[in-house]
Amino acid sequence: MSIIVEQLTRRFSPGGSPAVADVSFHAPKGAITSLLGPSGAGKSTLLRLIAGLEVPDVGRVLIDGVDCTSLPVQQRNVGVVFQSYALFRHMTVRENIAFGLNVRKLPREQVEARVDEMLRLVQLEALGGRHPGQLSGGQRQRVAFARALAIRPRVLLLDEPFGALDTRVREELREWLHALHESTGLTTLLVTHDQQEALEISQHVVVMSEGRMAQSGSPEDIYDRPLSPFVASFIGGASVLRGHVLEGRVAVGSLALAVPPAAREGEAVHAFVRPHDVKLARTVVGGRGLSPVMGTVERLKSVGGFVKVLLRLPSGDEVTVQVPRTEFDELGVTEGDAVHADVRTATVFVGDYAI
Ligand SMILES: Nc1ncnc2c1ncn2[C@@H]1O[C@H](COP(=O)(O)OP(=O)(O)OP(=O)(O)O)[C@@H](O)[C@H]1O
Repeated sequence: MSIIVEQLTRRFSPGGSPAVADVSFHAPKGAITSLLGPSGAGKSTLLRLIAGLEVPDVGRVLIDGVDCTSLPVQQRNVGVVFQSYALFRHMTVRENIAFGLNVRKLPREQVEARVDEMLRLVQLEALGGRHPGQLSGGQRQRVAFARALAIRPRVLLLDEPFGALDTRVREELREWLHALHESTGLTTLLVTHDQQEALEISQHVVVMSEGRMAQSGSPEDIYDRPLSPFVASFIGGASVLRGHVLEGRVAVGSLALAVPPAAREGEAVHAFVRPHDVKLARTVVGGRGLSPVMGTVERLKSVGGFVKVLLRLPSGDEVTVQVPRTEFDELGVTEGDAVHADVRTATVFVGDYAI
C-alpha cells in the first residue's frame, strides 16, 4: 500500500504562514519513509493530515490508490503511534491492545488470539496483565505499536515514537522497529527530527523545511546529493565556507574547488564541508583532496571514539573536522597549532540564500 500526497496545504490561521505548504510526495509500498526536518517544519501536521486527524485546505491523500482525503480517521484503517504513549492507564496491556478490536466488535476469541499474536510480535508475552504504569518507557511504546498493529492497518504512521526515550533505549527500539518492519512489511511513515534515525532506518526520506518539502529521495541521495543549502547544512553537520567564482574556479579562501554548472565569474558561492571530509596533517603529503589549506586549531573536543577539531582558516571561516581518536593521537596537535586541512569533497552552491 503506497501513500501518495498531492499538493497538501494546511493553514491554522487565515493569512498566517501555512504549517504545510503545497507538499507532494510518494511513500513507496512496503518501505519506511521518514519525514525529517527541524522543529516546526510541519512534519507532525503532515502526518496528521495523512492520518485524517487534520483536514487539508487544499490537496489530496491517496492510500493504495484510493482517495482518503474526506474519510474520517476511523475509516482510513491506519495505525498511528505518537511520542507520548497515549495508552489507557486504567486498562491492562492486553486490554489496551484489544481496544481497537473491541471497538470494531470482533468476536471475543478472535480478539484474544490477535492480542496473543501482537504480544508475541512485540515480545511482551509475559506482561499482558500489567498496567501501563508498571512498564518502562520502551515497553509502553512497544504496547502502543501492538495496539496500532492489532487492527491490521493498511499503513503505519509514527510521530517521533522514540522521542521521549533515553538514547540507549531509543537505539534499541530503532533496531527493534527495523526488525518489526522486516517481519510485517507494512508501508510506514516515520516523523523524526533525528537525521541519524532517518538515514539509518528508512529507505526513503522526505526532508521538510518551513512547511515545504525541501527534497525527497533515498538516504544516499539526501546525504550525497543535497539539492539546496538547507539540506546540505541540515544533514551531516557541514561547515559553510564563503567564496566566489574566480577564473573558472571556486575560490574559497585559499581553496580552489570545481565550479558548479552555470556559475558566472565573480558570483558568490558557499561550500559545504562535512566534518569527516577533511583530512588533517602536520605537513602536506600530496593531498588527495581538492587542495590543502593551512588552518589554526582553535578548539578540541573529545567525543567518545573521535575528536572534534575546530579550525580557523585564513579567510576567517571556521571548519569543524571529525578525527578518529587513534588518528588524532598520531597527529599530535594541540590548540593554537597550525595544520594542513585537505578538503576531500565539498558541495558548492552558487548565489545568495538563507538557510
Ligand atoms: N493546532 C495548531 N494550531 C495552530 N498552529 C499549529 C497547530 N499545530 C501546529 N501548528 C503550527 O504549525 C507549524 C508546524 O508544526 P508541526 O508540529 O507540524 O511541526 P513539526 O515539524 O512536527 O515540529 P516538532 O518536531 O517540533 O513537533 C508550527 O509553526 C506550529 O506552531
